[in-house]
Amino acid sequence: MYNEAKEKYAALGVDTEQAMARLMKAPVSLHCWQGDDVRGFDTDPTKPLTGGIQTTGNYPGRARTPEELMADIDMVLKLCPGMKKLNLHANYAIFDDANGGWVDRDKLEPKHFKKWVDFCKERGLGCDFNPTFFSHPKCDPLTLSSPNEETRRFWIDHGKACIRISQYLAEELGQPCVMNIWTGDGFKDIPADRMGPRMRYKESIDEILSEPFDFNKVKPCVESKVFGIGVEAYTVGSAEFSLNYAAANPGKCIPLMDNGHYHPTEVVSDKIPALLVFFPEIALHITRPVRWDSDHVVLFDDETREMAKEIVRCGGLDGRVKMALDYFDASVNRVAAWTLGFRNWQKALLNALLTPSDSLKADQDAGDFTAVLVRQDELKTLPFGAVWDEYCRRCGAPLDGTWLDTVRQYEKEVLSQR
Ligand SMILES: C[C@H](O)[C@H](O)[C@@H](O)C(=O)CO
Ligand SMILES: [Mn+2]
Repeated sequence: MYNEAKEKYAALGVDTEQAMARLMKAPVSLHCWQGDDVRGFDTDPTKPLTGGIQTTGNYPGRARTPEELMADIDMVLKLCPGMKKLNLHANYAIFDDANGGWVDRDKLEPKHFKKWVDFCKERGLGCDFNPTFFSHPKCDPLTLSSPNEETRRFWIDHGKACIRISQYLAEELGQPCVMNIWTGDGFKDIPADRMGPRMRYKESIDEILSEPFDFNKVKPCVESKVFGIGVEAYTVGSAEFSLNYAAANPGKCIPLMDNGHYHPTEVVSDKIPALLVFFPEIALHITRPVRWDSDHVVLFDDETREMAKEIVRCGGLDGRVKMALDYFDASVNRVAAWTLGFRNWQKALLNALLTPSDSLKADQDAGDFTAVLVRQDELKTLPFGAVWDEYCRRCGAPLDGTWLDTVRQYEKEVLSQR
């Protein structure tokens, strides 16, 4: 079946071998927080998630310790083809007697992530990082934009600590570390002052980025958002704020777009090329919003495919677009959710690499919009599945229709015992 598919794609000028080889070298960051509903290990895990994000569902088997989370990540890595990085949040610091025990987020050090470094080294993974500006008593509820200087200082110090940790991760693992700044700072109702919090937010990020780091190793990002639960009326780090912050700080900061963070009629697929006109590098959080920023599991749906196509045809796979997953579903088996989303993003990228973009562009430039319409639509029924299966085989990953049984077995033996 693969050989037949290979010929069909070749007839369109697409080299399936090249597409698979290219995809195997494109890192995608796997978010650690799908495994435990974004709880982490540094505060009381029974406390609710705050900062405008929410997991829904109470499916059994959530990882409760670093060891459980690592075991679950290992299962996901085994079930997914392609090149992976790990994406950690600061609240996943690991404290033990050997490293001096618990410290608050403003005092975090590289040593609190040593076990994660060992984990990544053993598996040949790079690692991305995120300061955690939510689910903490020092959210008042604002963080970097707070008018309270003590609060703001605490969170700035947290951000600076995270820069140092990101540099450590990059140096230890020999791959750049994307460090994403996202806060849920905002207001439920119409604010009396919109600019003040944004001025403070800017000054706070300026201070965080004044911490010395090598931009070849650490890639600080600012992630924008339109609204969150409990902060419906106003978000400090809006799209305009974040884009302009990154634009005003070249060589220090890059913009991050999460495709759940826009009005439901906006699409990030269209924003990717717009940003790549101006920014040498951009970062993405790939998720699936259902009516709001619900962070449903990524599917192989139209917009996911379109985003992947824009990355590929704009040359984003060569490192210009940093790709990370960001969703968390607690209503189904978490390992299955993690795996399905990662595999679907791989599928979307492979589908994009199998698109005859050059000839489609030529049709568009020649004004032959009829050909663009017909040819793009007919691509949908090409034997993509046969190439996907071959890609999984070559990566040593299970084929569609087989991996869920492995997850069920793992659930029976491991997850259900928790
Ligand atoms: C856990 C992440 O930092 C979080 O999901 C953030 O990236 C976001 O998208 C919040 O809505
Ligand atoms: Mn995000």
